[in-house]
Amino acid sequence: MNHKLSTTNDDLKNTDQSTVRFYIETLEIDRLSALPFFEAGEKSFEGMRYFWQNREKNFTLVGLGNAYTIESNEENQRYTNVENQWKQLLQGVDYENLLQQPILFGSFTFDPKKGVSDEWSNFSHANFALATHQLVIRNEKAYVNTHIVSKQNISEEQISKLLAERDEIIHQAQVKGSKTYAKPVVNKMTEPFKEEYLKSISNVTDAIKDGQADKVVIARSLALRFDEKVDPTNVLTQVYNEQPESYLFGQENGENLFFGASPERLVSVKDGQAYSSCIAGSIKRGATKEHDNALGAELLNDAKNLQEHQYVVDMITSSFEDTCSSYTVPESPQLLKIRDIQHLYTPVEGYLNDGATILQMVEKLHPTPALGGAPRGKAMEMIRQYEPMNRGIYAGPIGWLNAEGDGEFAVAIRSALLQKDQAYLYAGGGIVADSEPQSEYEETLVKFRPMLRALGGKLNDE
Ligand SMILES: C=C(O[C@H]1C=CC=C(C(=O)O)[C@@H]1O)C(=O)O
Repeated sequence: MNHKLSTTNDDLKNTDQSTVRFYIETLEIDRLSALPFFEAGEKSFEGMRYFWQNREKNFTLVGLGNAYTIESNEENQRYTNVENQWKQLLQGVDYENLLQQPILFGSFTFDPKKGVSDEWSNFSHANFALATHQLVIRNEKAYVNTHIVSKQNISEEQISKLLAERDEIIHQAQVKGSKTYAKPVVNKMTEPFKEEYLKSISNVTDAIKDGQADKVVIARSLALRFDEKVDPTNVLTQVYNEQPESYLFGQENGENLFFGASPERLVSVKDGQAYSSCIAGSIKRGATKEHDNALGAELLNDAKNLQEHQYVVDMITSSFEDTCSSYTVPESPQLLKIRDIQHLYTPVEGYLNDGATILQMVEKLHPTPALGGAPRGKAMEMIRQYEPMNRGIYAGPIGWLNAEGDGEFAVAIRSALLQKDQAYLYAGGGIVADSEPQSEYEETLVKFRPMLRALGGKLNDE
């Protein structure tokens, strides 16, 4: 282990204009695994941890504790509020000389206009944190940043206490390593709004036939009960082992863990380049390679799915048109195959205009027609009217940004909310004029599978 850099800054102004102090120290370590680090933070930081891994598996993030939180419930200002507070916090901090920059991690709810229901009552419409201890694993190296943000002077004693805590957590993570966990035991699974869901599909297809919208994504939920409180590290370990080809994420908030394994990138920004993906249109995997290829070919030629997909491509392309000096979009979709499902997939990339930021891109892109519909405003109204649940963070943007403005957000689908001995799982699908309630219902079952498996649950056909 070797200590690299520490910096203290007394010139910061926070929102109420009082001076805040910002202390950062980065430690570079040769070997440190993410989930053992997450677990080692349980004693001091349970309820204030997060986990993130990108699809390519070359960037992993774990946060323990909240050195600084940024929340917003302002319907139309939440992205700018987060952006402004983050910039304000970093003003004057010489982060460029740090081996590892401070990172802000968090999520936005799907729709602040829907209101918050019981299961989501702990969450704001924007929930972000700079971790007290932030682990970044990239290029096969691990970095632990320790952050203190305080209105008072930061004492030497405070710093050494926190660094001792950091060293203890690292030690525990290294000596204990990755645990093997037994799957949680589900004792009850219910579908709270099955009839309402089926009815909503008929209502929405009628409204689409009536010309009120072109496409609307409708979701539903499953509820699970367990014999006992389920350990968040267990759940994240199951997802980590079972869903290697997806974005993996977990965000604690008090007694809640929102977690998932999403195939879908909303946007990533690196050195002024932006990358997004259009993912919409789905079919199951085949048991044999031949059957799987035949299903894939069917999807690539299916008019309904191609149409659902095209709404997403058109909308994401027009966002890139507005924010980029140049961009590329392939002419036709390809297949994205993940464990339980195959999707139509079109990657989009471009060079951002000067001054355009990742949170501006998130605001522009969310929700794409893969999660909302087309046209956006009308589809959102119909989701508010017909969908029999509150999505909370499901289908919202989740991810991170650093001090220089690079970052990445996934669309938080294939996700669930764990609350001690209960969990809620969410899945939806694109509805167009000729959608059938029963086949949409079956498609959502496939989309529940990743979370159900991680939580020890099963569908009837397994
Ligand atoms: C809404 C979900 O998936 C979206 C993303 C990919 C494919 C979709 C589809 O084919 O319907 C959905 O638009 C979900 O997984 O809950």
